[in-house]
Amino acid sequence: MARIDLTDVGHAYSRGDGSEDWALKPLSLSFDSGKTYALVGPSGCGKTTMLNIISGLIRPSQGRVSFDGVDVTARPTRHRNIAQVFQFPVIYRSMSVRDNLAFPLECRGWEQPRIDTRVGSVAEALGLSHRLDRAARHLSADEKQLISLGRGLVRDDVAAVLMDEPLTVIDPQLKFSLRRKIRELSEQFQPTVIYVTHDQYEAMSFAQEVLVMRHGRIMQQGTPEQLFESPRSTYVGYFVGSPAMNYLDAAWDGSAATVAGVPVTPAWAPPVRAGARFQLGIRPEYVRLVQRSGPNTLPATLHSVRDHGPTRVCHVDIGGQSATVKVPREHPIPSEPLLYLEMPRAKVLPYVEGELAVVD
Ligand SMILES: Nc1ncnc2c1ncn2[C@@H]1O[C@H](COP(=O)(O)OP(=O)(O)OP(=O)(O)O)[C@@H](O)[C@H]1O
Repeated sequence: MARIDLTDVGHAYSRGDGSEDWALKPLSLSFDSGKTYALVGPSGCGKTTMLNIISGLIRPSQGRVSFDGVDVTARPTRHRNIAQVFQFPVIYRSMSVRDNLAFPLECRGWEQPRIDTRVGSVAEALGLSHRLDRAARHLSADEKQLISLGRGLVRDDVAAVLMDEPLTVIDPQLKFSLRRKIRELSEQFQPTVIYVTHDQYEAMSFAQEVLVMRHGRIMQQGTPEQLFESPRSTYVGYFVGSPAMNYLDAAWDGSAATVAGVPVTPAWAPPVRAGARFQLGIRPEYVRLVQRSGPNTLPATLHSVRDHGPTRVCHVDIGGQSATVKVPREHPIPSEPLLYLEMPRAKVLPYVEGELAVVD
């Protein structure tokens, strides 16, 4: 498995009228060997363009791509030694499951006993051991996609496994187990995986590192925990988490913050420029519904409660601003519409003009 470095890589597709649009703004970043990454963001943010630059399907307008320090920018896909898994299964329909998995290894001249061992362990991890002798065309869509994944992971000599929305065609009920299988396989075989998805839940539950993209830029790269605990922008706070992070317009007088005239102390004192938009962000999971006023509590009105099984989501109004509170099922919800929201100071993050305020 390889370390992949993008150095000052950017890409602009030419439009018919001769103008150009940067689908990927120039950036430099590295993917460490043996780690799992997810590229996540809304449609059109440049995820597939970045993946295709890494695979060699697109030659970037500028910059350098290297695998383990070797410049591969000019190499076509077939000379990059990567495995790819696409939205739709790519399998040999007339071959058995075993032959589908073995084929990439035979092409590389592996000895038969080594092929048998490797195919056996990948099939076992995929839960396909009992299907090895079936013709692939008789399998369900999910099982076919499992084979595509298996073919991606069966070779231990690939530089990276690149996956572009591999669960799109999968039945929603099976997505969960398939996602778990991909994660188990990644832990077992430790390939460098770059996984494209528009689904933040998929990204957060699968990858060790998540890159959140917008308009051809990386807005933040970090572990799922880092993205959840300290989103660097309101964009990331809204995009990651369900429901999204709460952002409340606030005032800052140089030493203290207020929301709708009520004091709230954030985790740290932010530098706020005069006239800049100042907001306090807190995850719905960290807000507590309480009966009476106290330090860092805001009076609120309860509007509605949505049941999400193990949790309930309360929609509240704070002086004309909406917010959500996630309440574990076993916690009571006050019957009175007027209540207080307690915001633990360490979880109240200050944002200036949409960016997490950092202290120099
Ligand atoms: N072949 C192309 N020619 C011109 N523009 C393109 C081409 N492919 C992509 N684009 C544009 O580049 C931008 C980024 O597209 P890209 O497919 O990389 O985004 P994405 O995040 O993968 O989106 P999606 O999830 O919808 O595939 C979009 O504005 C898209 O319209």
